Amino acid sequence: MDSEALKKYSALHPKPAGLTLQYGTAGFRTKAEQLDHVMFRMGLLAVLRSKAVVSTIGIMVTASHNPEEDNGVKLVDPLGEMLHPSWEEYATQLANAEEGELQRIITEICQKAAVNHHKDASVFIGRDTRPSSEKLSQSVIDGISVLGGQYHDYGLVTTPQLHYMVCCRNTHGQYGKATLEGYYEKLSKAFTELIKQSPSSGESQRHLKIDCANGIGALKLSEMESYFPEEVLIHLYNDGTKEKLNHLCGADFVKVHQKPPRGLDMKPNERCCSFDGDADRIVYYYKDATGHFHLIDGDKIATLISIFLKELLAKVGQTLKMAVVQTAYANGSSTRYLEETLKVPVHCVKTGVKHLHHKAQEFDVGVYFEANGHGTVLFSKAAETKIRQLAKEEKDDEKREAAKVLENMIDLINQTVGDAVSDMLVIEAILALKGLTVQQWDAIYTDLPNRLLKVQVADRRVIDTTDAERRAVTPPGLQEKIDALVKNYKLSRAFVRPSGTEDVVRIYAEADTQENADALAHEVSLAVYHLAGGKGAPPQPM
Ligand SMILES: CC(=O)N[C@H]1[C@@H](OP(=O)(O)O)O[C@H](CO)[C@@H](O)[C@@H]1O
Ligand SMILES: [Mg+2]
Repeated sequence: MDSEALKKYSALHPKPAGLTLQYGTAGFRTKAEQLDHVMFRMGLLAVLRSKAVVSTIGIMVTASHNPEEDNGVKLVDPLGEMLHPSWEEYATQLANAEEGELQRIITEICQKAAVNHHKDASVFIGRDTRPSSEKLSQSVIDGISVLGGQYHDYGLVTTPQLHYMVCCRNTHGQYGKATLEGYYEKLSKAFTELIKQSPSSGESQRHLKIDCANGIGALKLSEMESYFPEEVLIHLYNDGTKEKLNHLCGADFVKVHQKPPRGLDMKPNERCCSFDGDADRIVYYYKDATGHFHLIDGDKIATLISIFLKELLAKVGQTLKMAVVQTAYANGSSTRYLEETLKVPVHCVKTGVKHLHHKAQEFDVGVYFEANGHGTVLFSKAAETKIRQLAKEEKDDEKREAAKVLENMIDLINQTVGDAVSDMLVIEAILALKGLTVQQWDAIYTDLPNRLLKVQVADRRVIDTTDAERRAVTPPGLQEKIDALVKNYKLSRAFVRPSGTEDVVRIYAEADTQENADALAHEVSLAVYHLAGGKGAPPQPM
């Protein structure tokens, strides 16, 4: 390592004095102007990681659904997964090192992680459409270059597209071609094959309105449109030409506020969906004839996909083990439907995609979704091999056809990470094949009314949780208080946890009516405020 060069270049990306940041649930995320040094240093870290695992590593510059002024960065591991937890710690150390300590910290990481300096390093870079992203990705490149790494800059891509590229590269093309064209071709071919067999529905069923959150999704969907079969009639809104990224629109806004985004005119019973700012989340919704808004969130997406896959797996007659992975935020009705009606095992894990992904890998077919619309399906290698073999060789027509559908689902699904474009095509294909309208999908089960709130406290780390974050262990008395409050309502449930992406404590409550869910959420937020060091004025009822 050329220490002089490191010193010189690092000085061009100085760390603001006193600033400490944490590699959280989704990498580093904060105001864009505080991130230049972090980007440079994550360029350094990506080189080390690449040398340590002798594979291409990805770096995505994005702050997803956060405001346009923010930005962030996350690293992508060789098969397109999130950065390994042991390296999150190194990322945090490197980001927070003072200028004079940088060299030492790098040496320490190299020792601890057995980085082989003789190996080549290769990094793929992508960025979202934020005004700050281009300059920040240039800082990433500076970091990569100073340690002698090779890089390929994909420029503007969705987060899942970058994950896909990294996986393609490290599987030497087995997963697909590591180009945007390769991505578009793979997905649209699988989709076209799938919907060939769908009963022809009227034209009105083919329209889909998409709120692109004024982000990257709009750009990439426009690029992809020429690959789609003509049955697909998508209409893009909030394409970023007029309004600000994520402002009053996008999947997070729609999910949190349970209302339609601005900038999308919705007629009764029209099928609509929203992407988030980096297009790794999607939620659907529609307005009924009385004007009432219906949200179809990640839980209902997981349910639709599970119903479809379960039927196919039964048809191919293999004993492949399927399970659904959720977090505590999953609506109680969804868990109950999956377990009791569909009879699919459900597992609850901690918030954050990496936890869901990890758990889903334990099954032949692992469906995972966060309620907010981030999710995908993982097929084990064994399951995939079996399905592809049946699709080719099976003599029984019905079994072979079912296997072919599964095979195309495998190709359509981005198995590296939740992907709004891929998920949307999966959903559209399932609705078309099953001849389901958005209302029929919504009616599979009825969501329990729920409310998500946040409370500011002096130090959110005073709250420690257990049981996949469903119970608070500290501060003393808090869980007992929550238990007592929950008892006052029917079909109720509530939990609190410190956010991994914002300086807040999140409160979730559900109950038999919206009024009760709101009241319970409010009472729990007061308990947090009083027992966990609330900041500012006490939370007000809604
Ligand atoms: C309740 C909620 O939606 N939490 C989100 C949010 O995490 P928090 O740790 O709750 O801030 O951001 C994560 C990253 O995008 C996402 O994985 C997660 O689902
Ligand atoms: Mg996102």
